[in-house]
Amino acid sequence: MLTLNDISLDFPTKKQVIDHLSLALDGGQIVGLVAPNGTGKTTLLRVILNELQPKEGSVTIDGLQYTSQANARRIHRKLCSFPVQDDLFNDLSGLAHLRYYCDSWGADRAKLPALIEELQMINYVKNPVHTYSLGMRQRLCFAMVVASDAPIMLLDELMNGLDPVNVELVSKVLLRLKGQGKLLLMVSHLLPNLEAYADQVLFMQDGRFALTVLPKDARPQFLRVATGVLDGANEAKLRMLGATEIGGALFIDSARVAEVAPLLKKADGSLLPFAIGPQSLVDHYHVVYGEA
Ligand SMILES: Nc1ncnc2c1ncn2[C@@H]1O[C@H](COP(=O)(O)OP(=O)(O)OP(=O)(O)O)[C@@H](O)[C@H]1O
Repeated sequence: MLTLNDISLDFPTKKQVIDHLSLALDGGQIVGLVAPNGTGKTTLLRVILNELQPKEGSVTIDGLQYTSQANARRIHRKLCSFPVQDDLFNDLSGLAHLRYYCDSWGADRAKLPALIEELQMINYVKNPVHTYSLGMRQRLCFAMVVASDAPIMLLDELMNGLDPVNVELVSKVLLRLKGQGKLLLMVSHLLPNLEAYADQVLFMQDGRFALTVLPKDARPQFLRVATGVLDGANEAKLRMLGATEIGGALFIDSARVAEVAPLLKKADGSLLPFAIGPQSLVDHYHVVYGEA
């Protein structure tokens, strides 16, 4: 559905923002794009949208490339990106914005009432946008993308400014869209939220994907002990047993619990605090990008 073929892009002030990057994504999935600020996530989405042209490589969407105006128009019917709040028209209502997106992508206006209800916008959708709070605007921007009904949705920092209830509301809609076969490419810094529903999470570094994590995969369970709570000798033994340090904690395969447990005993025989679980996206983030 969406293929990036060996793409590279430089800015005059920053080289290799994207460096020979390739990717192939099918519909029916939620894909997270994660990296620290200024890495190139938005730049990559702008390449997909043809707002920036790579110096090498190409984008293919359903077999089409940006080789002519006619192709660009066809591709743009298949793609919808999350509008920035500055793109909203303050004097128009939310409903007018939704109708505009529906019509621009040739979607069915009859689906709008259900969407407005689903995103709990009934009470304000007919009011002008200048009366909306930050979170209400953000929900409207999301509803506009959903209203487009495009098969590929590019969602840059969609969850910004949403309270926990609205994060949950929006997440449910994302899962519904995924069930309809849409490809949802999400730039997000909200890792626990991505962890809950993304099918794969791509960690970007130095213009490439340094790591791909499949959050729902059966992952090995690790025993996690905070560093600094063990006495120095036992911490060294734990490292000898193969523990790795990630984000201020030592991780060791939980299959080694019999060897590890004696090292966790305090002088009174009680155990130091530890937890067992898979590595989280936050742990992976620290592995790829290091500590703050
Ligand atoms: N139009 C531009 N001209 C020059 N440099 C740019 C341009 N757009 C982005 N950059 C630079 O490219 C790098 C990547 O920017 P980008 O906005 O893609 O990062 P990001 O990963 O989306 O960051 P954030 O999480 O802060 O949104 C940054 O160093 C930025 O300064």
